[in-house]
Amino acid sequence: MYCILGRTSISRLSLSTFGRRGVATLDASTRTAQINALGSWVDTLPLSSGDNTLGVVGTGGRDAIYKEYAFRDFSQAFGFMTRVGLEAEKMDHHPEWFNVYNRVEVTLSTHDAGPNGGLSERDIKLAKAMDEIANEILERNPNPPTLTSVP
Ligand SMILES: C[C@H](O)[C@H](O)[C@H]1CNC2=NC(N)=NC(=O)C2=N1
Repeated sequence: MYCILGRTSISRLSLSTFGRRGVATLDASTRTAQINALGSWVDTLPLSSGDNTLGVVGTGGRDAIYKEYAFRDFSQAFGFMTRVGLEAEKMDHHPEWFNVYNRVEVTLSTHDAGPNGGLSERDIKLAKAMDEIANEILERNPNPPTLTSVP
């Protein structure tokens, strides 16, 4: 890293934005812009740690983003999690999530960005992939028949 960046460049970088394994968090303005561009994710950072409005995950106050997906049923929700799981493994970046029946609650944060984690480009990339997969599932088959009604 020192070789690539050189002494002058590294001295201009804020080392506090890097975590244990060197993943940089987004600076404040990029962070806001990226979250706004996603559109449907909650920025958990402004929430106080006592905030309990985000359900069972309780992500308030973390440097993270949060979203709840609602699918038609468990089959769709689990299909979503399966597809995202494979993608996450390829990216080597994994969601924190919680599933009950048709709902999937997701928190994205980069654990390698520091002791408390932090929001990085990797989270934004995974959020986009998750939204694309969810849209595909919901658009392709918004209201399929239940098994009992199939002839
Ligand atoms: C060793 C492995 O590459 C790392 O632990 C990866 C795995 N998945 C990860 N997922 C998330 N959300 N954050 C990480 O920092 C992270 N790091």
